Amino acid sequence: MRIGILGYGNLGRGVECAVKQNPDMELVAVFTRRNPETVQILTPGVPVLSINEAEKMQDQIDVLILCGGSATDLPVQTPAFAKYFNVVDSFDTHAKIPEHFAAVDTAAKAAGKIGIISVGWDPGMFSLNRMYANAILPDGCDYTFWGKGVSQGHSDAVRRIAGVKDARQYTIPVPEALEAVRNGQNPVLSTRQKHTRECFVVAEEGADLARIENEIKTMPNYFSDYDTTVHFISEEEMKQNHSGIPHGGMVIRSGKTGTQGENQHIIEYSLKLDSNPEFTASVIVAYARAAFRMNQEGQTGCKTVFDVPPAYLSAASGEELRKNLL
Ligand SMILES: NC(=O)C1=CN([C@@H]2O[C@H](COP(=O)(O)OP(=O)(O)OC[C@H]3O[C@@H](n4cnc5c(N)ncnc54)[C@H](OP(=O)(O)O)[C@@H]3O)[C@@H](O)[C@H]2O)C=CC1
Ligand SMILES: N[C@@H](C[C@H]1CC(C(=O)O)=NO1)C(=O)O
Repeated sequence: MRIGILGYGNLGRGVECAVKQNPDMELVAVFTRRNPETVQILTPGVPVLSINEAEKMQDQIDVLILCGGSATDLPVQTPAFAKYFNVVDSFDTHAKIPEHFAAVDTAAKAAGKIGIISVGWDPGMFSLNRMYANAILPDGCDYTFWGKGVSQGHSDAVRRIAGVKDARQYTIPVPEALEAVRNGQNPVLSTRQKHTRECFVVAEEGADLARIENEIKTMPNYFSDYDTTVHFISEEEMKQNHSGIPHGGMVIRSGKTGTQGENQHIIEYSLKLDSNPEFTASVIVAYARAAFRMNQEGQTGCKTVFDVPPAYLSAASGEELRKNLL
């Protein structure tokens, strides 16, 4: 399979690494909005090209993986490139997934292509596990906790604010909430009662710090529903204290069965990630394999992780899967 990467940041670099781990794939090109000569990638011999060159390569790429930011890049880029390629993205502005799905579906169907959106871990693997748990235990309640770790989506959203030079956002689960859930108390928790958010920001020289802090704290879909703290730091402090992008979290569902609901069951799916972007990229690359296969079968339009048969993610044949993993 011939892979293209569009947008080269943390996630783009992660996809480049993930492709190397999949012998059935090769990286054909990386596309960027910046001057290609200023973008250094890891794979010698793979061209870095302007985003404007991508359309010309539609016959040389089987799946284009979109690694832009969800806040402002993917809403434009995914529908735009679904006109020419099978695409996969990691779009994670949950409230806007329905409109993103509709835009990608229109473009992909018209072009006879497939677009799998919102791939990663949340949305993505956590979405799948929430869905499995709800289907299996309809009488119950579920919880999602993230962190403590660096949310790439929230960090990207802060970096898009005028006057911000760099940013990292840590998501922190509220200990009391996590404990109550773990104790099986089935608490009713608001968004604000489950997590707090902490931002470390490098501002441009002379930027209005009060305005930046206010824009962060009031940002809909990202921060407005959370208690958020903002720290302004130097570039040196950012490099020294916040260079990693670890993360993780869990999906927990407690459900009841039996004649009177007398038996309780707990389903838990958890992740502990040294590198949020590299893990996310590994999920995306597996779904790129599925996108290619589904399109080869004649499927088109927009899909989510709910629509992809699990076996399509694997490089192993059906026989190998039945023999080794069933
Ligand atoms: N579903 C999920 O579970 C997850 C989803 N995500 C999503 O992935 C998105 C991308 O995250 P991430 O890769 O960390 O974001 P980055 O900020 O690293 O990259 C986003 C884009 O910014 C541009 N860029 C990168 N570095 C620079 C630079 N030094 N100067 C100028 N522009 C730059 C690149 O585009 P270009 O090359 O065109 O300039 C890149 O595609 C997030 O917004 C999030 O929504 C992330 C993790 C999990
Ligand atoms: N999409 C998230 C992945 C997880 C992490 C997260 C959060 O910390 O709010 N929400 O979902 C990311 O961009 O890292």
